[in-house]
Formats: sequence, C-alpha cells, structure tokens
Amino acid sequence: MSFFKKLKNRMFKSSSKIDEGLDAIVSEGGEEEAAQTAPLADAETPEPAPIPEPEPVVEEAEVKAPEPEAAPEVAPEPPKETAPAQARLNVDITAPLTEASEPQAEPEKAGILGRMFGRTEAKTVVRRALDDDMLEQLEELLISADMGVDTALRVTANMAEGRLGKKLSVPEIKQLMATEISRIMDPVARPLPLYAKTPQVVLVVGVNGSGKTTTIGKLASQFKAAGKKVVIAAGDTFRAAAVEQLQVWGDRAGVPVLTAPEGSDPASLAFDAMTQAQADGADLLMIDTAGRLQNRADLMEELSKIVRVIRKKDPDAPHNTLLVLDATTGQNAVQQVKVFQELADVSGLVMTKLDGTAKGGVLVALADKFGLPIHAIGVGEQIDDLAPFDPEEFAAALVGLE
Ligand SMILES: Nc1nc2c(ncn2[C@@H]2O[C@H](COP(=O)(O)OP(=O)(O)OP(=O)(O)O)[C@@H](O)[C@H]2O)c(=O)[nH]1
Repeated sequence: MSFFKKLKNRMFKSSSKIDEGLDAIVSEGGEEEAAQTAPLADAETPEPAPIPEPEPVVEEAEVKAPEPEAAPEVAPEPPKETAPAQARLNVDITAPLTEASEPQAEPEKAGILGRMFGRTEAKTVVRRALDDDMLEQLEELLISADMGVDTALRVTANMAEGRLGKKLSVPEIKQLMATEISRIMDPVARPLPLYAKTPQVVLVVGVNGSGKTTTIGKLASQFKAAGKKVVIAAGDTFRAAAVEQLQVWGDRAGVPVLTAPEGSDPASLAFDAMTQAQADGADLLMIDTAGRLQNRADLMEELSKIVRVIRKKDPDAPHNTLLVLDATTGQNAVQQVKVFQELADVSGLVMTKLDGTAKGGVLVALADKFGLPIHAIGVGEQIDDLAPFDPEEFAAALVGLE
C-alpha cells in the first residue's frame, strides 16, 4: 500500500470531521442543482494572488550547515518545483471551478455500461454561495480540526479571494481548502538533511510519550536500509523502561544501542556514544533524551550539558535537534514547540500519531506559526509507519479529498 493510501485511511478521523462539517455547511444554505447544468464559476474573474505568508525563519545553523548529501532512499528531497501549489494538486484554480474539480461527467460521456443500463452519474449536486456566513462556518470547522484561529483565518481568507458570491459544492471546497493548506505547508516540507561530515549527531527531544523512541527506531531502520551506519544512545537514563524500549527498536532495526546504568549522567553516555560512533566510523548518532517537562530547569540543564559535552568531540554537534510531537495533543503541540525552542535549538519537527486523531490540523498551524522544517510524519506503530512529509498528500488526506 502506498504511504498516501495509508495516510488517507489512517487520517480518517481528521478527514471525516471536516467531511461531515462541510456537508452540513453546504447543505444548510445550499441548493440542489442538476449536475449537468450546474452553473460554472465565473470564468472571467481572474484568480487573485494569494495572501502572502510570512517567510519561514531560516535558522543560522541551517545556513552554516554543510551541503546535504543526497540520500534518496530514506528521505527523498521532494523535487523543488516552481509551480504553485495548486498546479501540483492537478487543479488549475484559475480555471472555472466546475472544470477543475466538478466530478460529474456529462451524460454523453457516461461509461458504456452506464449507457447500456441507462445509468448516469450523479444527477444533482448541492452548491452554496460563498458569503461571510459560510466563511465563518468554514473557519470554525478548521478551528475544530485544531488548525488554530490565525491559520484557519488565513486558509479561509485565501479561499475567499475572488470567489465571494460563487456557488461551491463540497468537492470544490475541499479542493480549494487542500490547495490553500498545501500552500502553507509547502515551504516547511523538508526531509532530514544528511551531511557529508560524519558522524552526524541527531538529538531527539520531546515530552514523554510523544513517540521519540519509536521515531528513532523507525528512522534508524530506514537509514540502515539505505546503507548508513547508525548508532543509538539511550539518553533517557532515568527510565529503565525507556531504555528497554529503545533496545527493542535497536534490535528490530539491527542497530547498536548504547545504554548506561539507570540514573547515570546522560551527558556522559552521550560523550561515550560520540566516542564510539567516531571510532566505528558511524554515519549517524541518534541520541534519545528525557522528556520530563515537570522540571524545566533540570531538563534544560540536562540538554545543554549533553550539547556541551558532545561539542568537545565535534564543535558543530548536534547537527540536528529533532522535536517529536504527538498529534493527539492538538493545539498543545504549539505550546510544546515554544517550550522546546527555549530548552534546545530545535531544527526540525516530526509529528507522530496522525492516525486515529481528529486533530491533524495542528500540523498546519505549526507550519504557519513557526516555519520549522517538518521532516517526517508517523501514522502507526510499525517500523514503516514513518514517511517524509508531503504537503499535498497531507492536505488531501486532511480534508478527505478523493
Ligand atoms: N498510533 C500511533 N502510535 C504511535 C506512533 N508513534 C509512537 N506511537 C506509540 O506511542 C507510544 C509512546 O511512544 P514512545 O516512542 O515510547 O514515546 P517516547 O517519547 O519515547 O516516550 P518516553 O519513552 O516515555 O519518553 C508507544 O506506545 C508507541 O507505540 C504513531 O505514529 N502512531
């Protein structure tokens, strides 16, 4: 099964929320029309430019970082296209909407079996004129999918540009929504960069239970399969269970996991791991860390000590600081990014547990608010349930686009 299919199937809670909401919104003030004779959206109206989004912050570290080495097998850099997002969704929203997304075929184009048995495609479609009321309802729907107020407003404002008064069906609205969401997320979709200089040190941070261990296991397995030599350091030395869990993932991935006795200094383990990774000629060292936010000062000290110590071995380390976030926490993830940006020099995000939650919209809010690269998303507990982030696929899955 392709990852997109999996993503679509597993993000059903988010998409069905939006689906149901859209059905209700359109049927509330909409009118049933014959699909074949449905009025086209005004072809003459030129498509206005979208409201510009703020430039994502470019971190200094990223600018200074060495050129990424190509690693297409693990996290293929999506081809940087210059075409606007809507073009990549195969929708030209400058064209009449019915042409772009109206799925109903003209009667004479019905399939041969359909014609033989007198079947036609859907005969009617409900459309509602886009007005302030409807925009407000759309905004509320997006907020209820955890997109946050500012981002929901941006999406609906862009959707409305040049379309006020036009009659739209549910599939047309979904298409527009997906286009606007994807436009926001496009700039942050960047796989974890791989550098020529090794070992590349990846510090993995996040609250307890966010999916750090699982993500490290999945990434290690994918990098190993791509021919990279990986070492894992079990830096959450305070929880024996966390260390055991990491060992299980290390075994699964066929990657060594360095551990230290319970309660010992994580920085000292990180130093030993760095020594071993250098001696072994490892390509990647992934360091798991504790996620106790109850005592922020302690955690901050712990993380900065790890960084200080590994910099004795390589002044540029860590080369990436991945923040792992749990999608089921919804808008709380926004707060977590803020806190971890204070605690560590977060360079990119991984969002886990997009399966089984109706809160997937939070990822759009994060992209909009912070502009941090989104490297990968997780949609399950299995080793292959992590994939590079693809904004068009994500947007389509989020709104339930067929
Ligand atoms: N459904 C689902 N579950 C996930 C995903 N990623 C991780 N999990 C589960 O979430 C739980 C917590 O994951 P861990 O990887 O142990 O999280 P952690 O951040 O390392 O947690 P601590 O070890 O407590 O610090 C586990 O039961 C995982 O199987 C995902 O993408 N989808």
